[in-house]
Amino acid sequence: MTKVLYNHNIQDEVLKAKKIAIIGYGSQGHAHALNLKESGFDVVVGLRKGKSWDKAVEDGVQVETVPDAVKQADVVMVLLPDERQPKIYEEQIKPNLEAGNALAFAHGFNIHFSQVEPPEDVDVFLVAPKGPGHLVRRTFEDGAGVPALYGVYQDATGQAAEVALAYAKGVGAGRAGILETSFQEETETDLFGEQAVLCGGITSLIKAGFETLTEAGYQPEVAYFECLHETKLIVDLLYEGGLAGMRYSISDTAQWGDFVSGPRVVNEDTKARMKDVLTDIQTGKFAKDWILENQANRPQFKAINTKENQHQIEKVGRELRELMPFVKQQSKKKKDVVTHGSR
Ligand SMILES: NC(=O)C1=CN([C@@H]2O[C@H](COP(=O)(O)OP(=O)(O)OC[C@H]3O[C@@H](n4cnc5c(N)ncnc54)[C@H](OP(=O)(O)O)[C@@H]3O)[C@@H](O)[C@H]2O)C=CC1
Ligand SMILES: CC[C@](O)(C(C)=O)C(=O)O
Ligand SMILES: [Mg+2]
Ligand SMILES: [Mg+2]
Repeated sequence: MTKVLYNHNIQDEVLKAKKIAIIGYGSQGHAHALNLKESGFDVVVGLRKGKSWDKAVEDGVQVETVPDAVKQADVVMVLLPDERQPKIYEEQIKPNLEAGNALAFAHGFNIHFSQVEPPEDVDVFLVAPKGPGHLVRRTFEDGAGVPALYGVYQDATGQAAEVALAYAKGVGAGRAGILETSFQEETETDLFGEQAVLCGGITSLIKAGFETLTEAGYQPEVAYFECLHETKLIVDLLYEGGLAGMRYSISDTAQWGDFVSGPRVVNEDTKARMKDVLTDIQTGKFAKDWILENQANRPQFKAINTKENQHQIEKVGRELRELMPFVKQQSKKKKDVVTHGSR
């Protein structure tokens, strides 16, 4: 079995002596900055003036412009949107990096697809939490953690892996498990997971189920509870106990339906399409299309996003969630920004 590291396996003194700049204060940025700070590390956040700047100030972290934060830091973690990283790196980060600094990422996209080309005299590593930033923060506050991958692309100082592991421990990943990876493996598996299973796969499955029921004349509210709301409750059981743990809690009727009908919906054809998705990621086609989409100011992204937000499942869901205040309670309590559509 691959070696999984936990807090007791990791020495973090090497990072305690350094200053960490977190560039960006969105989903991952706020979680890394606050978790590291509360783990006893010296953190500065690099931003432009705006919404995130105001939130970081309100949260009590030191905030500077991106160039000033990079100048002060030994470790620079880039937590900007992937598509904006190359320009901001070239104009505001690279000119302020010094030999022996470390440049870090939470996703390997820009290094793996050569959109960011760092100087040879800095360390380059990734620490990629396997979970959404708001949950990286929430689980940390609850005394738990989200697992993370770490990987070294460039080791100029001979300390890159040690610093990366200390960083992963600081964000709370050592409570859940830390695994070594490469930039290639992290980038390709992360893109595949979010497209085929976690985000693209699950939203398409939910919508298809909802549409099948409503088109057959069933009430949209019933279809929403059946296909979307209950997904969380079933996924919680999967998270806690795997497939068998979930199947322990459901009826034998449901389990029999799971066995005989699940493979009618997700089958060898679906797997063949998943392999197509993986091929597009491995060949760089997905990355090229996404980069071009951004250069054209995101026409398809915006059009699809508008259409998705108008889907009947979203309309009925908004109405039903208003009547279940407890659903939003946790995120409100933790001051997460949860909006409709994109952040
Ligand atoms: N979202 C997630 O949970 C995960 C993300 N990742 C990776 O983490 C990285 C960050 O993603 P994510 O947290 O989703 O990003 P978000 O979109 O949530 O946050 C982006 C942050 O960057 C800031 N920003 C944007 N443009 C600029 C600019 N020109 N100058 C300064 N600051 C700017 C934004 O501030 P402002 O308010 O000013 O716009 C915001 O604080 C990506 O590499 C992503 O792949 C990895 C694992 C999971
Ligand atoms: C699943 C989506 C993700 O990869 C993540 C939260 O891990 C992302 O890029 O946001
Ligand atoms: Mg991910
Ligand atoms: Mg991702």
